[in-house]
Amino acid sequence: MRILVTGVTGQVGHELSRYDWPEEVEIVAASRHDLDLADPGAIESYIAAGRFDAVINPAAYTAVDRAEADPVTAWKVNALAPAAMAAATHKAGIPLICVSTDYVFDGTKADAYDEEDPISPVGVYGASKAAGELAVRTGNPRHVILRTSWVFSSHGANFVKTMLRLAADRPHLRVVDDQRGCPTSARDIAAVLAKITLRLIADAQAPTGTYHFSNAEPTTWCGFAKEIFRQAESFGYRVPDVEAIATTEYPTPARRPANSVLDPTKIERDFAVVPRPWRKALAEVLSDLAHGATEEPEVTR
Ligand SMILES: NC(=O)C1=CN([C@@H]2O[C@H](COP(=O)(O)OP(=O)(O)OC[C@H]3O[C@@H](n4cnc5c(N)ncnc54)[C@H](OP(=O)(O)O)[C@@H]3O)[C@@H](O)[C@H]2O)C=CC1
Ligand SMILES: Cc1cn([C@H]2C[C@H](O)[C@@H](COP(=O)(O)OP(=O)(O)O[C@H]3O[C@@H](C)C(=O)[C@@H](O)[C@H]3O)O2)c(=O)[nH]c1=O
Repeated sequence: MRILVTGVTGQVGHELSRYDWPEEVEIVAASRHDLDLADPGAIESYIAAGRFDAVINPAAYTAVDRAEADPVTAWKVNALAPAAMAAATHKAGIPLICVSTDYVFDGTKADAYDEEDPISPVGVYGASKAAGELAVRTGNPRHVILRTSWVFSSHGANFVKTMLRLAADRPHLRVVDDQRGCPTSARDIAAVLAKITLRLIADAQAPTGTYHFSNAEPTTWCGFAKEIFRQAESFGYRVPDVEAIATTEYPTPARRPANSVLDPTKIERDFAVVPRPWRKALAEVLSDLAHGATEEPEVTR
């Protein structure tokens, strides 16, 4: 059984490439070098030639602020590439599993967002991901779009590593306390993607559509930062003061939603997935970082 995984140098792709797959699964881990998603024209022949049983696409243009100044590349990678993947996988008769984001919402809802809530992205990144979602939905009925949020891992770039890096030089950090969401471990996302993919391959009647998955227990970026340092102290990291500030005090090129908590009820019901609290997953990531367990993925060429 051959499964194509894109974005293998990223957080989720890396975890998928090192996931404990059943023996009969062969993961074809594609990097940018193998398949440049900014060139969507190359995708169809790559998938047609690959004789895959499924495609998992965690690759994306994820630089939220940079996307504001580079919307064309963001759009190619996040919208046109998934569109090409949807057409190619549909033609090949195989399922497509894509990863999307809480940033498709505008953040004005008071409660957690469910899959039926209307999307209304406030930045280029979110808009390009929303366009990718639509293309996947219309291009291949056998798809799952897994929306997740605030991803962290010992591998790659993320808020946990940014906080630890900044704290190495600064005794005082200022972090926004009026944007709510759920931090989510890339390893947990990979496990969910693997479960969904194997089910879709095995069962033509398996559920399809859009699903929300994040780790449990909403917080703010400031709450996340404080917990990172509370746990990191025992691993010998430098602990700064963390000051809670308003979004208006931390101007960024891209706006972010004030609330992007995702309701996981649907994935719990359809795929028997039970999200664990992000604090538990954070402890594993900090332990991996402290013990240098951040080996690079093997990339097939
Ligand atoms: N990070 C987060 O906080 C969140 C992410 N998501 C979504 O989850 C998914 C996984 O995110 P995450 O693992 O954090 O992403 P990362 O930013 O860690 O990794 C992105 C991956 O996409 C690859 N990529 C980017 N551009 C291209 C291209 N032109 N051709 C081929 N590959 C490309 C990168 O390759 P290279 O290393 O060569 O640049 C990298 O492997 C994405 O779909 C993202 O939108 C959803 C919510 C939160
Ligand atoms: C570094 C830093 C950030 N912030 C704020 C800025 C922003 O509002 C918030 C998060 O900052 P970041 O830029 O690290 O995170 P950001 O790039 O917005 O993270 C997003 O990435 C994309 C890919 C997603 O899909 C989202 O789910 C989300 O994880 O924290 C501070 O307040 N103080 C700081 O020192």
